[in-house]
Amino acid sequence: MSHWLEVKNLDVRFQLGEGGILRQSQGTIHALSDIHFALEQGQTIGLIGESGSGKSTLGRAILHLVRPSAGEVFLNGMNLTKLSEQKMRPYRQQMQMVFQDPFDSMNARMTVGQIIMEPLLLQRLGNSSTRRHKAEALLERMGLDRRAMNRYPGQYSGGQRQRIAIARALSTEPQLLVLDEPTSGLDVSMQARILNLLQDLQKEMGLSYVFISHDLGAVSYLAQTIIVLYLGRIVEVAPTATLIATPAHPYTASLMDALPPMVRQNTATHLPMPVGEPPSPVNPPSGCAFHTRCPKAEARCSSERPPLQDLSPGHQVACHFPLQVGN
Ligand SMILES: Nc1ncnc2c1ncn2[C@@H]1O[C@H](COP(=O)(O)OP(=O)(O)OP(=O)(O)O)[C@@H](O)[C@H]1O
Repeated sequence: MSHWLEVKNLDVRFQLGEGGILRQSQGTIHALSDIHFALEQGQTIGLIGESGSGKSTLGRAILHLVRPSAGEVFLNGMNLTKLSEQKMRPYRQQMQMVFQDPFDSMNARMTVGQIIMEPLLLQRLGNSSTRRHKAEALLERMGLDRRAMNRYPGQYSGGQRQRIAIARALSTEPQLLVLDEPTSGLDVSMQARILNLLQDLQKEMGLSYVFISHDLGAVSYLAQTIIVLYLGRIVEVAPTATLIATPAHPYTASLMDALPPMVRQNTATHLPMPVGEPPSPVNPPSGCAFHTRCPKAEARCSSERPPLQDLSPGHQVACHFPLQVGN
């Protein structure tokens, strides 16, 4: 049986020194290696990991905004990685992205109405009257006044701008939203309101979410399954409750340190946050890439990369010495 969204053995490499901001550097960034997972309709998968672990690159690769160097992305059984830009167009309509701090991704000189209607114009969907009606209805659903249509994003707060960004993403009636840190930078009460709004929209519209965050608390609120990434590789994947209660990878257990105490009290295992910055993805450490920061590392970890292996149904870990409950 095919899954609704399926990512198979995905690798993304960036070559340095071929132009762009990193022109001075040489080498290959191993942004993602051997990523695989499936997502069903109406479900949420969470991607967590420190800065540079490859979360945004994975979101962008799913949406065909980054070309993988290997592997495939299937939507409803269709291999998107094989499609030309023209054949990809109807699938673009079905998949949209919401970014952190939407102000950066919004043209401050466009009105809110123009911003929400822009994807419809780009996809040549509807006429000016239907586009306007749709934008007004979406604004109302987001709890914003229709008068916002003629105002500018700079006139709104961070939380309101995030609602505008969600309305924009929903304008093409997508089935999948890649939410890239949608609540970062917002205060705690606004974060909770945006998470509740996303949850309601998911139920109403049967949306599927890929929820990207470094905040395990926010991810665990929406996601049924969580993938933990470290230097571009999956180190652990599990149903949310299992991951929180029994993290098996020492890196996952260290992320528990950042959870709010109420959530963390259900956690059997947690370790202190790893010291220092993650190593460079240009020359990732040999063996298990986490061994240089792992409090549990042994000699084998620096020479042999641990495969992702099953612990229980839906729970996999890439560690030679996975933590046991109570460790
Ligand atoms: N266009 C690009 N060109 C070169 N390197 C890139 C490019 N995009 C991402 N990278 C590199 O790929 C790696 C993964 O980056 P990515 O942004 O996916 O991580 P992330 O987990 O989303 O981090 P953050 O939480 O900071 O957004 C990083 O080392 C980053 O510098």
